[in-house]
Amino acid sequence: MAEIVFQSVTRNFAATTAVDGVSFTVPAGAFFALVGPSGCGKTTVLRLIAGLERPDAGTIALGGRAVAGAGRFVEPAQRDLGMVFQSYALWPHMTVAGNIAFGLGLRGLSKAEQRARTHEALTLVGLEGHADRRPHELSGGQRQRVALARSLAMRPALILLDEPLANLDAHLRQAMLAEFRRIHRQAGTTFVFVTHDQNEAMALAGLVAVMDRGRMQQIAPPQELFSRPASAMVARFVGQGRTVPVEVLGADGARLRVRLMGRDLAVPGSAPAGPGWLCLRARDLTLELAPGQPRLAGRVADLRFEGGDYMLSVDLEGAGADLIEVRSAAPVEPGAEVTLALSGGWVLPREALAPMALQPAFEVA
Ligand SMILES: Nc1ncnc2c1ncn2[C@@H]1O[C@H](COP(=O)(O)OP(=O)(O)OP(=O)(O)O)[C@@H](O)[C@H]1O
Repeated sequence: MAEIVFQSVTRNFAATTAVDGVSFTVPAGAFFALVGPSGCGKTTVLRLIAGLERPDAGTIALGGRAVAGAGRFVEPAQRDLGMVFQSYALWPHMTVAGNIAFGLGLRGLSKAEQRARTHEALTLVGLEGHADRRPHELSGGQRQRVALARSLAMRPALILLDEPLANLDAHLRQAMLAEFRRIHRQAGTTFVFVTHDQNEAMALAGLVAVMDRGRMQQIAPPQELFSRPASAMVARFVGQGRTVPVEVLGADGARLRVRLMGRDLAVPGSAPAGPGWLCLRARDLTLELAPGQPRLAGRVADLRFEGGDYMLSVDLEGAGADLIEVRSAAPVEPGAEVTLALSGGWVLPREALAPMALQPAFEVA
């Protein structure tokens, strides 16, 4: 198990700053996912951890050992880590057991030790009966598990996974999510996982970092990212939140008082007085009005049938916001005026956060 510490790490490619002064700590044993839109820098962070890239500035430590920065650079092979790529990269002419034992042989382990570790790793990924098959005799999911077993057999402190589920169909992905969670629990190794699919990251990882344009926007457990987004980008990226501009007036008990479309509302959140965003998802709104609940008036712009209900897109006319969404058991025609009750939501500051304000305080889930 290895803790990962990045301090003010920057990596430039010509005019592109792929990673821009990033600082974060991942506790040993965590299942850590890096997510963000294409080009945000997540693969570069993974490659910096692996030692396949060198930082232009800042320092990186793995398991308490400085591996890059300040005149120091530890080669990938000396970092005690394993990598699993979406291509699997298995030797086609070798059996499953041969593929796993190959790296162990290079390390100089005895034949008996190679056999024991290969058996242990195949058991961990649930393929103990497939040791004598060749890669072409396996399904995509099984090949993926062999690639993982090959890394696990080396018993590294850290395993890096680059979009490992990208080549699997949707059904197999679902099954592999559960497998990865189980394998991580049993192996106890730190896992770092890169994906562009936020649902996959949220389903797998105990700790998720959301990146945007080379910067860390937020690092938090999935539930916190969803319910307490630190920036408008996170609010929109995670769970397709909609953001509505509001004026934050101040605290109101445990909530914040905000002004929206001439009304004062009390909503959970964390923001100083001034311009803010109200992040709203369909589950924060209902068409059933209860006494004392904050209300919003709008006009239905569109409806679609989804998951057994109708999803209404509602225009908060005059709010200058995206269309927000609310579920309805019955259809409501476009053009109809509706009043929505607000049962949740989260208020955050309008200003982008300074990267150093994101030093995470979290626990491993
Ligand atoms: N070797 C390189 N040479 C030049 N530019 C690079 C190189 N590697 C990455 N970049 C640039 O750095 C930025 C970040 O790239 P990176 O691959 O880390 O993003 P990503 O978030 O993993 O994207 P994707 O999801 O598309 O793989 C991009 O603008 C990319 O074009």
